[in-house]
Amino acid sequence: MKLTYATRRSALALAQCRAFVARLKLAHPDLELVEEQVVTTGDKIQDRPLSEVGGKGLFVKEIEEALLSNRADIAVHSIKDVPGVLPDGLLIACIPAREDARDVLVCPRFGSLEGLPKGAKVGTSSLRRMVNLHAARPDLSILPMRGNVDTRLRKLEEGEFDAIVLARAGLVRLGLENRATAILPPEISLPAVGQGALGIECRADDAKTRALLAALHDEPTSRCVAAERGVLIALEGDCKTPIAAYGERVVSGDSVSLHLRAFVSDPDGKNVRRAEETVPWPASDEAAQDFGLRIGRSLRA
Ligand SMILES: NCc1[nH]cc(CCC(=O)O)c1CC(=O)O
Repeated sequence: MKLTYATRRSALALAQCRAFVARLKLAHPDLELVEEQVVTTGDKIQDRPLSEVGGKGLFVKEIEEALLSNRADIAVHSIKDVPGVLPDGLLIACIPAREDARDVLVCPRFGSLEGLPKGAKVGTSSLRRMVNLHAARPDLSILPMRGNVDTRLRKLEEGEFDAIVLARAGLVRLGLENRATAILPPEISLPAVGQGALGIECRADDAKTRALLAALHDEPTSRCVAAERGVLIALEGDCKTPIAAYGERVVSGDSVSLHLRAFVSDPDGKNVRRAEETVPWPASDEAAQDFGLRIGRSLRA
């Protein structure tokens, strides 16, 4: 059987989709895998913060069009880039085991957040990261910075910034995790919905492909991400709303539970509302999403 996978052309997109399809090939050695590269709106607009461009799913729209028109059969996304509600006819059929969900600081000169001098320039265009940084270090100067991971590392090296904040998962997948100089724990930088996890999207009516993908699905990751995406859906988040949500599986003795932390704030980063709750491990992704929806609604109220 032949399977075509759609991917963006950034170094991270290529690295993570090729690593995923290599695992898929190990699980199903007879599969013939074909790569279809797609340029998305998010890739084309590199000069403005996405929060200004507006709209949802700027890194996935053209890829979803390739799936719906049968030019591709699967898409490997960073699930953090995928809006809460998918187009009719598509679904996330597989969520593989999560990579590290945490943010990191890349700061060759000063190392850690505490080590940064007053007024140091930190580059990020993520509203969520701005809220996190501002809460921990209101004295820092946070400046917009866009571009792929490689572009951002280059801008840091060129001296425009003293530090940048990135997802550890992206660096790991690029083999660049040694660039991180400090890990920012969730207490300092609550991760984005789905950060560190992939989501493999396909046509809902493509039963063959769904069955192939099932081999690489990770239920614990899927439950946590479903809860986080519940928060996203309840808040109808677009790129203009700072939202964070992080679910974790917690085992204590015989009991397994899901611990969810989330925040939302106004677009300007003011009025941050936080929520945190632990429930018994949900029996299904739907139950996990309902939990996230409830937390999200409590934040909206
Ligand atoms: N915003 C772009 C993006 N989308 C996914 C990742 C990293 C990988 C992941 O979170 O799974 C990144 C880069 C970053 O935030 O540093």
